Amino acid sequence: MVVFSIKVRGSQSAEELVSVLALYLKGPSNIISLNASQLEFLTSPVQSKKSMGKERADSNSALKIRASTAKIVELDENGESLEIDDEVQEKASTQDHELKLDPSHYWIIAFNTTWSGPCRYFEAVMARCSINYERKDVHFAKIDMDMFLEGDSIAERFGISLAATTIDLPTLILFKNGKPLKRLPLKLQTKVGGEVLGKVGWDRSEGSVVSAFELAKLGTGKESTHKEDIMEHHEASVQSQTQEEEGLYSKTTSAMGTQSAPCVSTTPDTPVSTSGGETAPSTASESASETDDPSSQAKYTKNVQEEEPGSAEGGTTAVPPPTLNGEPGSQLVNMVGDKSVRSDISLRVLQQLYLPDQSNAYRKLNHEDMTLSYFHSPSFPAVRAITNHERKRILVTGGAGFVGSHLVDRLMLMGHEVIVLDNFFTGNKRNVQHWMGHPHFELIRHDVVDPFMIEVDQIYHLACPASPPHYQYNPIKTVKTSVMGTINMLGLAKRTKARFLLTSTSEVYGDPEEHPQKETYWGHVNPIGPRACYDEGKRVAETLTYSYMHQDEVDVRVARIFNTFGPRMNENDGRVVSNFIMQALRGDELTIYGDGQQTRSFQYIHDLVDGLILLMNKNYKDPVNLGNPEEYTIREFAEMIRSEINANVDIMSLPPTEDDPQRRRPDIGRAKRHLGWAPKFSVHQGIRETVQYFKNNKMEQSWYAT
Ligand SMILES: O=C(O)[C@H]1O[C@H](OP(=O)(O)OP(=O)(O)OC[C@H]2O[C@@H](n3ccc(=O)[nH]c3=O)[C@H](O)[C@@H]2O)[C@H](O)[C@@H](O)[C@@H]1O
Repeated sequence: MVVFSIKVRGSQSAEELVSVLALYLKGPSNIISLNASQLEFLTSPVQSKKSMGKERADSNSALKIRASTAKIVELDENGESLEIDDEVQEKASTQDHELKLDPSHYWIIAFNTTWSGPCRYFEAVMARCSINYERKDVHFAKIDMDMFLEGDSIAERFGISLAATTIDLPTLILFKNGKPLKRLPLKLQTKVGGEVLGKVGWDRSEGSVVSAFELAKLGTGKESTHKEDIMEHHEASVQSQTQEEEGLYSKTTSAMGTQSAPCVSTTPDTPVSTSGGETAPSTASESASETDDPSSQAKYTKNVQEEEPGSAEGGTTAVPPPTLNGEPGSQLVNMVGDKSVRSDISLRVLQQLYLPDQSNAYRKLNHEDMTLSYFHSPSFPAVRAITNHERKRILVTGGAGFVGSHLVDRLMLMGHEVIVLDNFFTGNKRNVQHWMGHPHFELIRHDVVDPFMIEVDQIYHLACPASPPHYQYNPIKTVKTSVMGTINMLGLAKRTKARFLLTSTSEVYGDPEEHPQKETYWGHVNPIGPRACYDEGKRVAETLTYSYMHQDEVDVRVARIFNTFGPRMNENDGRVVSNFIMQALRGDELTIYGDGQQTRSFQYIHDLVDGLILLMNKNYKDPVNLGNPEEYTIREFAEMIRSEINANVDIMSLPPTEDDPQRRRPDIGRAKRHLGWAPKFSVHQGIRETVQYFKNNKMEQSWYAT
């Protein structure tokens, strides 16, 4: 039996790939396409034989899948799909079910996900099954569309035969010791309704790569009848390497068994995306954050696109026109769609969506013709090269939000692998757009209220709306996010032995009677007021965190974050900094709630990120305040913003908000003592950068707000 676990993006490519593999295997196969969300539902008899008793042990060949959207495809000996009873398919997609791991079948499990968690989990399950039940006939093939590093596999740890392959459609990139060795064109060819529906091939000379063909042999001991195909393709791929150097390769894909017309296009080659890049100028630098390791205080160079990307027409000059049937000189198709339904659009514009161009990650709204253009860079900001041993796999919940995205930037630049979970309620993909596609980065839409499984070393748990209008918008959801989200993440930390950092808030002190606020202060919170969903939610989150520490020995950290501001705040966030800046930029009156005598202390985002990373990496477990003690009344703050922007606007008073804390200023003695941390940015410097950010984004953001 050969088990393929395939990690891909998009169910279509999963199905295409497994179909092609099935053809090679030329035997009865079962194909299951799973979505990432099904991870936690994927269970199997992983207990030891002893603990399970005979009855359960007999079910060793069953894989239980509670799959809400699992799709099952069965193929006959010729690789033709068998009709699956509607009822069975319906049942598979709506109910838990058990799949018999019939050893005479190949099992191809396609994980439709950008996240390696399900694959790893599945491999572990399978490995345990095969060890517990002495199933020597289980072999693993792992195909990871993003990146797969040799040896980085649970299956391998269990000593199971493993074929390590990395495929990055439409090219195959071979990795050795984490470094891309070379890229080869991967051809998927389809004949409509024909006998040979697919071809897949890759260079096997690297040793680490075992073809599906060889796997078929491993699984069945039989010679494949497709050796010639493979050899032929091998030669073809060597030939096309030369073409690749010239910057071209061709790709044809089609779903197996469907009568779809072949689609042929020519795309430019792109360099393997690793650190740095030849095309993007290196113009800015960012200093590393402090960690326990003084050597980490290096400077990172960040590639920033200087050139303003042009309009849709001007920004993609690197994209060559398509050729029909791959033959240069054929008539070019340059428009698609139909004017009558206004679906007509230039192919060139569409190509920007799926073909990488030469400009850096960037987005531009053209107000003249109201088009929105996204640009993508072939190069990423350079990240520090660290060893596999040093590199941590870090989960950041809420990583697409204001604070989260800055934390992600820093962790990425530090050279770590970062996985972002976000439900995008207040977070935004644009905040992390510049990392999308980077081999160290994964972005997953997931609500922490639902359980989530992954293997990580550290968890920064930020997910929760933080602005009062946002968290009061749906208070029940806010409480659920704080409570259930934190339970889920603590459960994950417990299982994986990851270190867990909770981002709590100064709001746990409520409307404080002690000033400035020390961590030892218990707070003054109205448990039934409009802010309670957030304040009490975070207080329970802290309680949970320390309960898991005491009861289950989870390694925890708690940061109590005071008012923070900076670029990537949403202009409609509702918090005072973004409100005042946007009001002043628009020439509107600044709105003060109440008499403006209430105080706040504002810290700049980079200081907070420094503090969070320090806290995570130091050995201090009690709550720590992170904030800038520079305290302003809200009226003083309004005046400061007005003069920074040089805006000739009035300040107006609005009714006070209920339970608004009257004084807030952190005592940061603990952070100084235990983390060696103190804010470095003056509020003025931070405000200047933030104003610049809002100015740059003003036109576009205002349009979005409508
Ligand atoms: O900025 C933050 O990081 C914090 O923001 C909020 O706490 P809050 O201090 O109420 O934040 P704002 O909504 O920015 O309000 C600050 C003060 O400005 C006042 N304000 C706000 C907005 C406005 O337009 N005018 C105005 O006078 C508020 O009434 C309040 O007194 C969140 O509750 C915290 O979790 C979060 O850490």
